[in-house]
Amino acid sequence: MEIRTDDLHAMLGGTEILHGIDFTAGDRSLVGVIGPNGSGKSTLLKCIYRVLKPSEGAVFVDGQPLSEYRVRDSAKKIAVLAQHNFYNFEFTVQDVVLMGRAPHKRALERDSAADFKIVHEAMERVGVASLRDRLFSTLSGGEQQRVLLARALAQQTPCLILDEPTNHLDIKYQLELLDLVRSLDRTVIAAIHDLNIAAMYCDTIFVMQSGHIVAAGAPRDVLTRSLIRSVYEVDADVFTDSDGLLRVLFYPQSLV
Ligand SMILES: Nc1ncnc2c1ncn2[C@@H]1O[C@H](COP(=O)(O)OP(=O)(O)OP(=O)(O)O)[C@@H](O)[C@H]1O
Repeated sequence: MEIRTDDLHAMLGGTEILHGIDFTAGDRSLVGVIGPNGSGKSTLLKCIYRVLKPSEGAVFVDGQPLSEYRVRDSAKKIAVLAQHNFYNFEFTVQDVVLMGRAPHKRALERDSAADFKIVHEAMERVGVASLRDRLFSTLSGGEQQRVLLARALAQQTPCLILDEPTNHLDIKYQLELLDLVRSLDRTVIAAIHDLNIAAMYCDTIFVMQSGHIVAAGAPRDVLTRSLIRSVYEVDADVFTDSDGLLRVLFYPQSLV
């Protein structure tokens, strides 16, 4: 599934935050959105997952304006692992993952054996099946993050949006999450802070700065020393290691 935005503008609190974003995530590609704090990554993703209405421009899903989809139908297309999920209620892990099945059901329709199978598989896939009966609110931040990924997987959508998905995860689970996401064969759009993770896993990277896209392309073409300097205001070396992986090495500001 292809996601595209055309001249997307968005306002928050009376201020324009996105100033005309042209963005494309090709079918089954893993697209990273990077940029400094406050550059507009989450705001762009929110327009795509429909929490925020653009003030101008539009989001297209396989060429059709997202605004023309019923909310329920777009929830069958796009699942989200958002940055801040505040759960004050007492649901078990399994209940939380079952919520991913909601767009596929009619109001008050009971969960079927097929739903439980999908939910179980999703929990197995992200390694939280053993937490099934635990209360979500009692889990660690990283465990909660994985449960929310399981919920998004259980939604069985062709597109997945991940807003800083590795937040709270230790390095093993960061790599596992990205490996898993890579293997899904779905369109994935992820806001990513870690430039090495973005370099290793993304097909395409869009770089945001002050509500604009300032660069886009393959990691090797985008993640240059000069771009990192101009966007993040830090010094870095970018090189290909002996395994052929693109690596970014940062220097403490005090040492340069
Ligand atoms: N409700 C709001 N009212 C006014 N400004 C807002 C509001 N929400 C967000 N902003 C501003 O919009 C800008 C973009 O925020 P956004 O969360 O999209 O950035 P981000 O790139 O995802 O940042 P981060 O890396 O810190 O998560 C920021 O300057 C933020 O302060």
